[in-house]
Amino acid sequence: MATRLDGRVVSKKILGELKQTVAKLAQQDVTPTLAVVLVGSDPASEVYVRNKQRRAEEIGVRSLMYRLPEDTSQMTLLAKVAELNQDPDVDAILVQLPLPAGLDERAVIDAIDPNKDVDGFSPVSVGRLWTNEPTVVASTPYGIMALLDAYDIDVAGQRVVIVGRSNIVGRPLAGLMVNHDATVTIAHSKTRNLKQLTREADILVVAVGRPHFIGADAVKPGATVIDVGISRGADGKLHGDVDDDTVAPIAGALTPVPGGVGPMTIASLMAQTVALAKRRLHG
Ligand SMILES: Nc1nc2c(c(=O)[nH]1)N[C@@H](CN(C=O)c1ccc(C(=O)N[C@@H](CCC(=O)O)C(=O)O)cc1)CN2
Ligand SMILES: [Mg+2]
Repeated sequence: MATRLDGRVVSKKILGELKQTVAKLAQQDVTPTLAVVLVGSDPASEVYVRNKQRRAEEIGVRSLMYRLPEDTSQMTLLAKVAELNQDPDVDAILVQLPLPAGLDERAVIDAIDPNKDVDGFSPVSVGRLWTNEPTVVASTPYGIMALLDAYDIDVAGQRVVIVGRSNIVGRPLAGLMVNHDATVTIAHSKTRNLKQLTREADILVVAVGRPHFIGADAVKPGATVIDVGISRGADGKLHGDVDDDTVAPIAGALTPVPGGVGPMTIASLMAQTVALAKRRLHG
């Protein structure tokens, strides 16, 4: 049976360490401050944003919440971003995605000051990632690397297959994996012979948002399987992209959904908020 890569346990430990770091920063009059912008009321986004605020509060990070109505104009949203860019008390800015239809996501991301872009989505951050320079990186990929590290799963020299090429998960994770000496393939909806490819993976990461998309026949026995997908089924329960009933008996290690990658994403967001705040001390 696969080792369960428990994101709840690992994230709790990381958050505990961050709490101590934040307490030390307070002695130097620095309170890490995260500004979260939520446009509209997508129910999943509401949950994620609430969890972010909760975790921030637990560790002493100040979180400023800006709720804008569903029909917010591009101009209003850009003005809010510009205001936060200018605010010297704000270390980190996050615009919750997806944005309501009609808003230009790329233009909004591009408007965030790269020095406050805690999601690592700005072109500057992405460029730094792919040139292997120190940078903020997207929270989910950062969290996946931290989870693997916590279980001493070394990616160097390993064959990594990432299914999904999003800007939030697949692409930045590929950059991080390459920077850690993994051999990486990104697969997507146009990939031919997907199963043949995924069966070659020592580490298989699935981020497509299709419940139970990957079954045991797509996994090499003993492989590490990272399930990034979260879908709510008709039964009201959360499901990953991996069919855990059939994959758990053959995989070497597997993340549960919920309780795997999700909690790591939020802990990583906090870690990078604190890292941005530390720049106030060092410039
Ligand atoms: N600006 C951003 N938008 C989005 C990001 C992001 O990193 N930055 N990622 C996702 C959503 N996301 C964070 O925003 C996120 C998703 C899931 C979880 C999580 O903890 N999931 C739990 C289950 C929670 C539940 O009950 O639904 C788990 O897997 O255990 C945290 C953050 C898209 N948008
Ligand atoms: Mg399931």
